[in-house]
Amino acid sequence: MEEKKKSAVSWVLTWAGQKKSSYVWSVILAVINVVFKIVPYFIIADVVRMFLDGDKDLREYMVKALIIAGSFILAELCHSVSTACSHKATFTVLANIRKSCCDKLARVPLGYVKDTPSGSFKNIMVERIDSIETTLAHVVPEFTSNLLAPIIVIVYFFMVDWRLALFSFIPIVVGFATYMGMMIDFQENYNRTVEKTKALNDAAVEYIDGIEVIKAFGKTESSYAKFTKAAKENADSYINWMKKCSFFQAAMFVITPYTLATVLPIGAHYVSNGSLTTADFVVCIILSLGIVGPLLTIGSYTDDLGKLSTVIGEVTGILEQPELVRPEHTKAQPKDNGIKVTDITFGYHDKEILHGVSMDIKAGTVNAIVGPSGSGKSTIAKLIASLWDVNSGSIEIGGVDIKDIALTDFNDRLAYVSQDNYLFNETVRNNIRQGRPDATDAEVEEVARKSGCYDFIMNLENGFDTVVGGAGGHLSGGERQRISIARAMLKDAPIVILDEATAYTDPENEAILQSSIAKLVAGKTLIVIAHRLSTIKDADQIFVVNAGNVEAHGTHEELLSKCTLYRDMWQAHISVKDTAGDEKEGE
Ligand SMILES: Nc1ncnc2c1ncn2[C@@H]1O[C@H](COP(=O)(O)OP(=O)(O)OP(=O)(O)O)[C@@H](O)[C@H]1O
Repeated sequence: MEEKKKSAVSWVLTWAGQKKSSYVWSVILAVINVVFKIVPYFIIADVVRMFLDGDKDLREYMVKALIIAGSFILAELCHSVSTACSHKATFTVLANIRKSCCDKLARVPLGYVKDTPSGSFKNIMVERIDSIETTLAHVVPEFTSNLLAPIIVIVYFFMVDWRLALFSFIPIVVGFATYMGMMIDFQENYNRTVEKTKALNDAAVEYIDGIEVIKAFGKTESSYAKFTKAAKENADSYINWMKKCSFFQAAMFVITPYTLATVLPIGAHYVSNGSLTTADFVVCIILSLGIVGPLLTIGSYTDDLGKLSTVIGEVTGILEQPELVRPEHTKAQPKDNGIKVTDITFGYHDKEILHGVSMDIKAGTVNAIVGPSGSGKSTIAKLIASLWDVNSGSIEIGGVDIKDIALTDFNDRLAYVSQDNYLFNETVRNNIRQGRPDATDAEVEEVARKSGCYDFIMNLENGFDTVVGGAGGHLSGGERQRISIARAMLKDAPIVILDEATAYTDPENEAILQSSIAKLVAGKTLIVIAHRLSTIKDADQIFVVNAGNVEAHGTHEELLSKCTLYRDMWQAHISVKDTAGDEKEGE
């Protein structure tokens, strides 16, 4: 909560971690660089005075020229090392920002991640974070030197002739005031371009993700109309902004450097009325030219700093998302692996989906959740799996509220196979091994055998070393499903939730898969969500969910006699099976 008040600078320093000292060195070297940059101005002022005083000692001029050259070399050396230090710290900052975002996404409720287009996360975590690299790496050394150098020159300018120093400010102030015209709606314009870029990313990701559907429906131009529109709007947002900025920018770059517009005529007037020596006049001309360059560089950083704060705002927008409320350490150890769901209500957004669901699941039993499509079966499973938090009511494991169990302990206790069966674009072996990262190859192969996927894996091009493609795209739905079951089984957690785990399986393989699952989960607390009632009719307890409520529970026989909905579902299931059987026979 405290983090909410953090400024952009303190966020950057937090992310810099151990490399904070590199930023400190970068500033120290930038200050030394300024000193070496300033030295030539003092020497040139001296040279002008010597020359006008008629000093003809060539050796002295040579020494001064060498000191100036040495100063330039040392200034450049300090600048290079300072920039290297800040780059070192900056790359640590970028890596830590990305790591914090990944950590955070694993701790927020699933809903936040699912409700945000994946293109937006990708955009923030890759491109947007990349876009601040130059600013972060250069702003520390260059802002320091470009701010400090003109300040010292200005102080010296005031010492030589304070009146001309003041007059030299007129073009600078007018130039920067013009520039501010561009900054008035900077944030608004910048935010618009950020939004349009995100929309473009989302449209691109959606187009790629949906390419199979697009091809299947023979859509061409109309399918990428959303992308084309997003691309056009993105381009327009930049072009319009640039149009608005160009006048102010040009005006600033014309007016600001023209300090001579005041220094030359007014200085000449002072020389003619005897209040300024010719030598000091020449020095003032040099100084007035010297202050402008660094100030213009600082000016060019103002919009970079605006962009930096927007990107940090986007990142902290992710980092400050409320997390699932879980303690760091489990408050009390569950006495067993029984699950008690008490009067839970839940809605993904405003609409309530579950309206007071209660379930009592004994440790080591097989339980099924059945019900019509959309009745809330998967939602109950996801709440038990702690992917979301309930709105009211409680879920306990072994007598301990899951909100009092640390996420790591909870994850050790429960394995969840969702309907999505997401596989990473890695080898089959590594996908299964995600269930238990320290599992040996032999253990991975053993669990694959037990979950009935060994044979098809061995038939793949490179067996267990076959890369499965993005989201497991090189495999069939059923193959993906069996690998995700093997992955969950390798975890060997005492509570297993299978959401439609056999949905893709054909009737012949279904029996094999069911018996492998039965062996693998023996003695564990099992919750199965199934549409095919024949697969769960032997369960110890079946919960019939209808429109967000548990309508009845009991064994298959009990439900057949007391629950009309279950009876109807069973009848429908049996008749479908019969029809399928008849059709098979008739073939
Ligand atoms: N991420 C989500 N955001 C908003 N609403 C959702 C989300 N997921 C599910 N719902 C809605 O919640 C309700 C219950 O969905 P749920 O997936 O739990 O049903 P189900 O019984 O498992 O359905 P099925 O058997 O078809 O898988 C549905 O009306 C669904 O549209």
